[in-house]
Amino acid sequence: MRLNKLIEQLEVKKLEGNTDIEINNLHYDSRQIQPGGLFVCIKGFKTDGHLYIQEALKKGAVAILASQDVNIEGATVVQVEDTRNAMAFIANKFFNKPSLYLDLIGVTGTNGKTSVTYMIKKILEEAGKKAGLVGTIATWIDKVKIDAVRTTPEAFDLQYLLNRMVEEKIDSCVMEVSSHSLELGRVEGVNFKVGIFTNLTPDHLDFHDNLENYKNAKKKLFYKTSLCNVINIDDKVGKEIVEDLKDLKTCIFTYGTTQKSDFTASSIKFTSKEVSFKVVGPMDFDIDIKLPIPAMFAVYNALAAITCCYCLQIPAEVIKRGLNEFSGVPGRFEVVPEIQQFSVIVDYAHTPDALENLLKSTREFTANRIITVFGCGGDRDQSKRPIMGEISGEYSDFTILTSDNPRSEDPNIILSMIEEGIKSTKGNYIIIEDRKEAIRYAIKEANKGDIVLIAGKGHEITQVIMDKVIVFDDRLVAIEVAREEGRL
Ligand SMILES: CC(=O)N[C@H]1[C@@H](OP(=O)(O)OP(=O)(O)OC[C@H]2O[C@@H](n3ccc(=O)[nH]c3=O)[C@H](O)[C@@H]2O)O[C@H](CO)[C@@H](O)[C@@H]1O[C@H](C)C(=O)N[C@@H](C)C(=O)N[C@H](CCC(=O)O)C(=O)O
Ligand SMILES: Nc1ncnc2c1ncn2[C@@H]1O[C@H](COP(=O)(O)OP(=O)(O)OP(=O)(O)O)[C@@H](O)[C@H]1O
Ligand SMILES: N[C@H](CCC[C@H](N)C(=O)O)C(=O)O
Ligand SMILES: [Mg+2]
Repeated sequence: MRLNKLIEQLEVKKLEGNTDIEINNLHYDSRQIQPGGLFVCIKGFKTDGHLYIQEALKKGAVAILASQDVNIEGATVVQVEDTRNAMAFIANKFFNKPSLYLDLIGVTGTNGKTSVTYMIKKILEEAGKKAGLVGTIATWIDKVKIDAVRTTPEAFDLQYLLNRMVEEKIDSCVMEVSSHSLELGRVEGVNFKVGIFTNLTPDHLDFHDNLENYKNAKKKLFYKTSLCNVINIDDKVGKEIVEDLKDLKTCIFTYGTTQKSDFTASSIKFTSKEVSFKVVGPMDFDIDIKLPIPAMFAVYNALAAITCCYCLQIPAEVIKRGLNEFSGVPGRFEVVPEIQQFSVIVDYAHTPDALENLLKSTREFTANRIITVFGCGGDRDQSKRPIMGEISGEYSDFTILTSDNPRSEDPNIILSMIEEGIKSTKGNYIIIEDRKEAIRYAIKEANKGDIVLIAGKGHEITQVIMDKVIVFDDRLVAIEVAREEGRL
């Protein structure tokens, strides 16, 4: 597409050079430049894209999008106020606004986004639709899996994926919309049909500073929807959001476990293998659901999926069939079936709220002890560390504190911050920094009737330690050490 076409209607501060040129790609990273591309300079948290302009030009970039006055002889430069937003605008145009050709559902909230997207995709497929999914574990274009780098991709990568979906004749797509993406303009210009709010509890306060900013970032999604917003009103912040959105024309459907909500779950029953419940809603909507995830959060996630699919006019019996055949999400309450002498569950709980819910739900069907293995990621919100320590001390019978993804931080410092919290409880614990050895300790310790909960990394198959990325899968490590210890 021609550059002058791409920047039409974009608020431009200054233009230099010839803009009647062909742009064959967009790049926000100079290391990825291909000849003929437009290089977008982003002022980041670590470095500044403006520093790489010469490198970009050398590699064949034909134009620069910048937020600073850059004076380069002969180069085509488009100067704007905010390059992230401008990139989103241009990317949307470059790919011919793909979100307009999809029934796009956005899911936001602290916990449950991945789980809800997988449930919705299953129901959409049951309804005979060709569905796409964008999220933490992967992007799916129908049955084709593309590895994910981030939960919500950068604007250019996102528009590229949505466009591929349109080309592949996908009719509906469900995507996770992280608070980072809303704050950093990754979904600017994207048209969502339905927006879903799961819940909001403390996380990412390193990035958002406080809960109010975090909430306001999430709320941006609900102004980008054209059909309806689906909100959990058992959640305190969900209730506030419903109030805040009252003046909006888009309709709101609420869900929860009290009769105040449009879709309500009741008769909730747990066994050690599943949860069953009834969901009633408008127009005599009434279905019975059974899910192989015996946790209260699975009920909430199903409610979100059901309410959304109702808005998309999927018949109740199709929703019911889709969910009743749902087999779970990788790394979310995933039982390791190879280990039979006791139970091992791998779960992605990496926030205080998720860990507390996980432990409380597990307690409901634990005959004997809960032995929890967990840690906290490095280069992420530090304030959650002592809180998670306290929660594990309170609700587990024994905790093994270990490393998650320490990234650039010293694992022992992260561990001592978690220990601060657990020390304030009566909970028994031990610190074993090496995650494999921590899992081994738990497996050696467990007896019949015990549950070993390995939390924090879920589906992840690597561990990031400094600049090394090592292969590490909690599920496979559990099987490996159980075999070595004769506990299979
Ligand atoms: C906090 C955050 O979101 N940071 C994102 C941000 O990084 P940054 O601002 O620090 O970028 P930077 O490293 O300073 O670089 C600035 C610019 O210079 C460019 N550059 C840099 C070096 C070079 O040689 N050449 C070059 O052009 C970079 O590509 C970038 O465009 O912009 C980068 C490029 O666009 C992103 O890769 C990066 O995501 C990092 C990897 C990240 O970890 N993000 C996480 C926190 C995140 O987004 N998480 C949410 C999910 C959270 C959840 O699910 O709960 C997500 O949606 O994944
Ligand atoms: N509705 C929910 N409420 C509270 N906790 C939940 C809920 N759903 C899932 N969880 C817990 O949170 C963990 C992460 O779930 P999931 O991956 O679905 O969330 P997410 O919002 O996609 O997370 P991320 O922000 O990392 O992408 C689960 O393993 C479970 O322990
Ligand atoms: N989306 C979350 C995932 C955290 C997973 C946990 N294993 C960690 O590494 O902290 C984040 O990037 O903060
Ligand atoms: Mg996710």
